[in-house]
Amino acid sequence: MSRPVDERTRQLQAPSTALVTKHAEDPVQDLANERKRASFSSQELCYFLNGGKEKVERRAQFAEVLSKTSWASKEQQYFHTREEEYVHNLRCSLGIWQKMTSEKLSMDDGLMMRTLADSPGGLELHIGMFMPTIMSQGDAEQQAKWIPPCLNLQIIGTYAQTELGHGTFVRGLETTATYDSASQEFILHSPTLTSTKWWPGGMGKTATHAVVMARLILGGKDHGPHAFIVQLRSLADHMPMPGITVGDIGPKFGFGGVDNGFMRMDHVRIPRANMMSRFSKVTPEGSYVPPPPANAKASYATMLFVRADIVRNSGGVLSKAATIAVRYAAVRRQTAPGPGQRELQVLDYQNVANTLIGLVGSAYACWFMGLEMQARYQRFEADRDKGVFSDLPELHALSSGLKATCTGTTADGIEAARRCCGGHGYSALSGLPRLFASYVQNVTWEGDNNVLYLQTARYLLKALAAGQSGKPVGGSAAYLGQLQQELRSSCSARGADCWGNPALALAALRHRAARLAVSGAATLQAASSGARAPLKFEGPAWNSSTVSQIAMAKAHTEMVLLQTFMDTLQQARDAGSLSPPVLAVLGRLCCLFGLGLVEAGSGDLLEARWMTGEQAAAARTQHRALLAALRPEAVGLVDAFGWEDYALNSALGRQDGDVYKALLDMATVSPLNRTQQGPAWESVLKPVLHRKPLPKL
Ligand SMILES: CCCCCCCCCCCCCCCCCCCCCC(=O)SCCNC(=O)CCNC(=O)[C@H](O)C(C)(C)COP(=O)(O)OP(=O)(O)OC[C@H]1O[C@@H](n2cnc3c(N)ncnc32)[C@H](O)[C@@H]1OP(=O)(O)O
Ligand SMILES: Cc1cc2nc3c(=O)[nH]c(=O)nc-3n(C[C@H](O)[C@H](O)[C@H](O)COP(=O)(O)OP(=O)(O)OC[C@H]3O[C@@H](n4cnc5c(N)ncnc54)[C@H](O)[C@@H]3O)c2cc1C
Repeated sequence: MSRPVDERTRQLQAPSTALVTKHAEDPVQDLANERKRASFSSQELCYFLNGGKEKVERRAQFAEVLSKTSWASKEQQYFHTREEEYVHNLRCSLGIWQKMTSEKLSMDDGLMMRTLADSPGGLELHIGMFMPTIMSQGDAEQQAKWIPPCLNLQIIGTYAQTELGHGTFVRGLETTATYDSASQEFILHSPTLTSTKWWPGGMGKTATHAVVMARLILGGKDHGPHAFIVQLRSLADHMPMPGITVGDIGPKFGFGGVDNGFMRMDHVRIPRANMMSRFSKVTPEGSYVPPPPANAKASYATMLFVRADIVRNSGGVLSKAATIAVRYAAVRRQTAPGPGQRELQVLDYQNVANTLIGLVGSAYACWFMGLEMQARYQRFEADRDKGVFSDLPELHALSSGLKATCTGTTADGIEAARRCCGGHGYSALSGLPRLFASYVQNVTWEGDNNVLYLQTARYLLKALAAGQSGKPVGGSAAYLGQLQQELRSSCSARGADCWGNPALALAALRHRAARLAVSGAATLQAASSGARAPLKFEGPAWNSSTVSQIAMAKAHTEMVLLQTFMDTLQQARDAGSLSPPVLAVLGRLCCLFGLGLVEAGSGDLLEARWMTGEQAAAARTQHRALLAALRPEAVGLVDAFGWEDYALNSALGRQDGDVYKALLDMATVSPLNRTQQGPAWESVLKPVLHRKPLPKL
């Protein structure tokens, strides 16, 4: 969809290209030099991170093909209007889908192409929530009926849970599904303004169907929210079905390619078979068959799946931001240290290195956490299919808290990376503003981060109470089952070198998490007028202790992140799947990541007297030493993520470092540059400038 550039503009571009070539030699050379400085093979690490050589090569092939395919082109990505972005991204998702079907490609391939094209559109919720809900909450018959047309794109679905009045508080949803036993139908209705469905992705203009979360009403009795499939639009002409009012909710902070929508229903009738019936059912006569107690929260399973996926995705997104900013900081030169000397690469300033190499560490931590979270979710699915739900509470607590920590880290990290790129980071052509705007909603959707931390806190407080009453505590909260031992522990560091072992940072984070759990419980108890039990997770006492509860949950998840980073390296060491140089550099990065968390949480550790001021200072000394040791590895570490230029679409993050030429080249396709005079000349500028006779200048 590239726009024509007028002839004058084309001519003017030619000499500028020649100019750029002269100045571009330095950045290109700088990046090449940086690659030589790394002590390890970034290719070996790339294969490890991305599931092997074959997958990396396959992804590169897809990137090559997509970059040359019109529906996946990114040439205009930063210049689209909202309407163009919507159409382009939808075309792109459909293109990927059709390519998958016609070439019989796997879902893994589809996921790869979706990640590379990075053009979220009207199909996101169809793939991400509509089909998963049918798969996890529909019975065998419902799956057989709905999944084939979904896969053939004969219907396109979305997930309609949130309403104008309620997103967080699912139990407060107002939409009703009242059963009419005479016709064996449910009557779906939006009884109030605030019951209007609001936000579902793809609902605005794309979806034909939706999974609608509505209160099940049987014989006047309210059984709370359940999932129903409702047809929104005619399959013949895409017009709204009778009783349905539907549309786009308007412009957002970013994510313009997705048509988030609103929808109201006026007594819309659907067959009984459209209620998702794997766990709870309604008989033809209108009796309710509840889910077995073990699966009481089964209807929340889709949220679990998506939260696990959000954790997986966070490392990928943060690694993109880190790649762009590290490569740019390695070629950007600013301020000569002395007369006649070359200006320094900005990555050589400790403050820049601290931010960026810190982000690289966080990106690796989130990446490894994402792989582990996916594996855990898959184990849960296998158990669930056998009727085993014992891991659900731990998985819910972990996926909630980690969704919050990983998305918070990633959203803040993209902005920190952008700031490290100075003025050019503010240009859309850097890729960072769009990355931020289309990512930051992850801290809100699929459960606001604070609300999700409170779910983790609830689990931890229950684990603490269980441990205190002598019951066994397993899983990630096992340390709360040995509370006294944990509270008696103290820092063993004798100098900065001791902090070079990440096990010490892990001990610090575990102690901090335990202390914060105790203080969270004490705050709640104090607010409950000293009553210890039963624990109540709503009401005034709970509400006046949520700052402590959130701090506790965040500390727990930070400990889990470091533990997972360390476990991943240990497993690779045991399996011999990484060479010593790669293990050495990742070991230092892991330690740096842990020490960054210790430094950020040092107030809690000093307050708890777990460590002394001298030990805290020694941790800082070790952190700065690691920063200096990792500085030459920075470009190698981001290269290892394996992002192709097509995936990044960034003038600053290019693999060859030719950033200034790229900025100029990309700017020339701006629609404002289509003519020399610009779009305002005739109608706006000329009348003003020509009001009086032309001045003699
Ligand atoms: C292109 C081609 C491609 C090719 C192919 C490529 C293939 C690609 C394939 C991959 C593509 C992927 C793409 C993804 C994109 C998706 C985008 C996402 C968009 C986001 C959408 C949304 O944004 S969609 C709405 C989400 N909206 C929420 O997220 C509401 C939050 N609000 C709550 O989530 C609850 O409302 C809240 C607060 C818990 C309280 O709920 P409540 O009051 O009922 O519950 P209580 O707090 O009372 O808790 C009572 C007991 O339930 C337990 N429990 C609670 N939740 C539980 C749960 N989930 N699981 C288990 N247990 C749970 C709890 O632990 C307690 O347990 P216990 O009693 O034992 O302690
Ligand atoms: C881009 C985008 C896409 C979305 N897509 C979909 C979709 O496809 N389908 C869908 O159904 N929904 C979708 N949503 C909705 C999303 O899931 C909700 O916005 C989200 O769950 C937060 O709920 P809320 O908006 O009601 O926030 P609120 O609950 O109103 O939150 C406001 C503030 O109150 C705080 N708060 C609220 N409750 C509590 C509590 N109990 N304890 C402590 N603090 C609390 C929160 O921390 C927050 O700071 C989407 C949202 C966005 C932004």
